[in-house]
Amino acid sequence: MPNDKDGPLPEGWEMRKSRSTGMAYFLNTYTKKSQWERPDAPADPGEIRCSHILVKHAGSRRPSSWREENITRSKDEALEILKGYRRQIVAEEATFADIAGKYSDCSSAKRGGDLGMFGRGQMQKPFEEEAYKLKVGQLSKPVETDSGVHIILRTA
Ligand SMILES: O=C(O)CN(Cc1ccccc1)C(=O)c1nc(-c2ccccc2)[nH]c1C(=O)O
Repeated sequence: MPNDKDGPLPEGWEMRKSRSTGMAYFLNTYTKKSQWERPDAPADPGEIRCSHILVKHAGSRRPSSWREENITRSKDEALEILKGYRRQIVAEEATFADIAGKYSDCSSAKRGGDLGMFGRGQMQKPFEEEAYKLKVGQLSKPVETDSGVHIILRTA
């Protein structure tokens, strides 16, 4: 987003007024560097943090998990189950972490689905693409990878 004069400043930047000239300048509160030009919005955040709920199915690369030794549900069934979880979370009938902790077929279930911080090139491509589209706090639509079907919550 080239110098969008009205758009929000990128994370960590503040607009200040020069005491001597009254002119606006921009301060990067992380690096403490200041500049006259409005900073461009970053094309892409470096690392992000997400939690996810994975529902595996018979076509998953490893159709087994801490919950179920031999997973035989179909992909369609897995999608329906996952959409049910998504509805419960959106309706605030349960928290993402509770559902993940009880039902996710990923080992991250033990951490409420938290995957920690990751950068591009670390996760399966469909997962990464969907995760990097999310704003912090946003919940993805169902995403299919070789591991199964997921919903992703971006947390940082
Ligand atoms: O795909 C496979 O051949 C086996 N995997 C990969 C895996 C297995 C254990 C730990 C992490 C990843 C999984 O099926 C898997 N993928 C994930 C996964 C996929 C996308 C994002 C985050 C985790 N979790 C699991 C898991 O069992 O716990």
